[in-house]
Amino acid sequence: ACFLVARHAAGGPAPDRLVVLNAAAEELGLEWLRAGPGDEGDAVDLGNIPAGSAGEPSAHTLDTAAGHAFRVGGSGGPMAVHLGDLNVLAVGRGASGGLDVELLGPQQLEPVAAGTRGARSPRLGVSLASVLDKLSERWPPQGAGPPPAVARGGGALPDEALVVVVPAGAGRLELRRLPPGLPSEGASGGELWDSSSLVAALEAAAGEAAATAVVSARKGEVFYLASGASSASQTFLYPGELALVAAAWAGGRLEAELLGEDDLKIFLSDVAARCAEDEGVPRGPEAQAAAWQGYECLRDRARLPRTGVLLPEHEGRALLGKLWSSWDHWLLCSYQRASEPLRSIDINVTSFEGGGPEVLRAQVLREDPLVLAVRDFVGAGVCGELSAEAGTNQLEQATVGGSGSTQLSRSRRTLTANLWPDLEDPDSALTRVALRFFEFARAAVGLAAGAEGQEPVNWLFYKPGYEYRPHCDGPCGTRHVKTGKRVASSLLYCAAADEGGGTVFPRDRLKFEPSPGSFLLFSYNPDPRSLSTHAACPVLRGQKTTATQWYREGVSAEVNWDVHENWGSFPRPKSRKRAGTTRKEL
Ligand SMILES: O=C(O)CCC(=O)C(=O)O
Ligand SMILES: [Fe+2]
Repeated sequence: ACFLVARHAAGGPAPDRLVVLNAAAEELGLEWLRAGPGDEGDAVDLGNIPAGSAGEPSAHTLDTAAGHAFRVGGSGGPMAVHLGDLNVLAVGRGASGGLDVELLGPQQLEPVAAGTRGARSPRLGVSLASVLDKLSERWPPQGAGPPPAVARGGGALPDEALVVVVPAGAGRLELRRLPPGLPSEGASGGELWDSSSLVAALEAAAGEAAATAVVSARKGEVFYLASGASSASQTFLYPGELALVAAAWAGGRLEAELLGEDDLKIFLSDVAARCAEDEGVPRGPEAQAAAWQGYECLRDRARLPRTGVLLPEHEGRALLGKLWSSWDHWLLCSYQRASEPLRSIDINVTSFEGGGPEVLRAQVLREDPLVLAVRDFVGAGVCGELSAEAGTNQLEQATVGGSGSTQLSRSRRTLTANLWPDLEDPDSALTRVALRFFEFARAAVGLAAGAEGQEPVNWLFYKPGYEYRPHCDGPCGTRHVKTGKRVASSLLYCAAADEGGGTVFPRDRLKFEPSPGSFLLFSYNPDPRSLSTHAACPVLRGQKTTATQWYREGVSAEVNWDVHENWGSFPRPKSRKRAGTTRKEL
C-alpha cells in the first residue's frame, strides 16, 4: 500500500549520459549512429570536440539513452558504443601511437568517484578531474535508473520528455539544445538534439499525416527548433515533465507551440468534453455504463490552441492515457455530474462563537463504508486564517511513501505543508478546526480518539492540472484495521476550483464537488472491498486547497501516531513531550 506522507525526498536516479573526454592533441568528430554500431552509412554529425590542452582533456557531455551508439574519431578513428547510464569515454593516444578509446561505465567509475583509484582512467591514464565533480554530484545512481528516453510504439512515455508534433510536409526540421544561459529569443547554435526520433518523424511526415517524435529532455533546458531556412526559427524553454511542442508555418515563419504537462492534461479534457457533449453522452453514472470512448472524436478535433496543429491520433490516445490514467477516470472526473446524497443527518458540535452547541447538517453520500459531506463546516474567516497559517512559502511538492521512504510521484501532483495545531491555544483557528474535526468524527463515525497524538493537518494546494490519483490513505481492503493505523480521513476544502478538482471514489463512481468551506469525511474500518479508494481530480480552472486530517485510534498524548509507521525521519516538532507543542518550539 502507498501511504500519503508530506515529506520532501531528495535525490533521483542518475541520468543517462555520455561524457567524452578528448585528451588527444587534435579535434575529434562525434557522430551518432542511428541504427546501431554496425551501421556505417547512417551517421548523424554531432559536431566537433576540441582538442585537450596542457594535460587536461576537453569534455563534451551528451544526454543519451541505453543502447545509443556513437562514433568518435579524427581520421579513421575508433568506434565507441554507449550502453546507457552514466558513461565516460576517454580518448587519447594508445601505445601504438594511434587514437584509442576507453569506455568507463558505472562499475569502473564508482571506485574513481570514491577516490580509491586516482583521478585517471585506468587504461589510457586520461585525467578525469574535469568530470569528477559532476560524478560525485550524481553518484551513486539511485533507484531503478533513468526512464527510457525514447519509448515509442505503445510504451509508456517517459516522465521528462518532449513530444514534438511535426506537421505533414514539414521538410527539414532540426531540434537543437542550447547551452544554459543563452537568451531564449533569437538564439542559434547549440547541439543537435536526439535527432533519431525527429528524423524518423520527418520521414513519416513527408506524406499526408503529421508525425511525432519523443525526445528526452530535462527541467529548465532550452531548445531551439529550426526549419533549416535560416530565418525561420523558434526557441522555447522546456519546463520539465512531459511537454508537447507543435511546429507549424505561419506566413512563411516557423511557429512553435509549447504545452506543459498540466496544460496538456486540461487541453485533452476540454476537447473530450466537447466531444462527449456533441455526441449526447449522458452526464449521470450511466455515462460509464455506456462505456463511451471518444478517441475518434479526439482524433478529429484535438487541434492545439495557437498553431492549430492536429494532434496525431495515436499521440492523443497515449497522452490521454498517460495524463488522465484512463478514459474512465477522465469521464468520472471531468464529465460526470456530482453524486446525489442518499439522506441527511444532523451532527452536534461545539460552536466556534461562544462555545455553545451548533448543529451541522451532513449529507450521506454512501452508507457503508460511510461517506459524509457537510456544506458549511467552517466560515470563510476560519478558512482565511488557516490559509494564512499555511502560507505559500513553505509549501513543497508532495511525495508518497510506504516502505520506509517517500518519493515524488506523478500520482500525487500537489503542493503541501504540514500544520501542527497547538492544542493549548484555544484562540488559534487551526486548533479550533482540528478540535472540530475530532468532535465531528466521534459523533458521526464513532471514532474512539481525540486530537492528541494524531498526525498534523496536511494542507494541500492544487494549481490547474494538479491532482491526486486514486489511492487509499490507510490499509485498504481489510476487515479490521490494526490499532494505531488510519481508520478515517476528512478533507476541509478552503478554496474550490472553478472547474475540476472534485473528490471521487472510482470503485462505485461516487463524486463530490467541493465548495469553499465544505467538508468530506469517509471511514474505512472495515472496508473489505476497498471502496474508500479515492482521488482528487485534476483542477481544470482556478485553484483548490484542502486541509486533510487522518484519524487513528489508540494514539494519545503519550503514544504518538508515528510509532505506528516506518516513514523514516519526518519533519515535525523536535521535542514533543505531548501532542500540543506550541509553534515556538517547532
Ligand atoms: O484533495 C482531495 O480531494 C483529496 C486529498 C486526499 O486524498 C488526501 O489528502 O489524502
Ligand atoms: Fe487521500
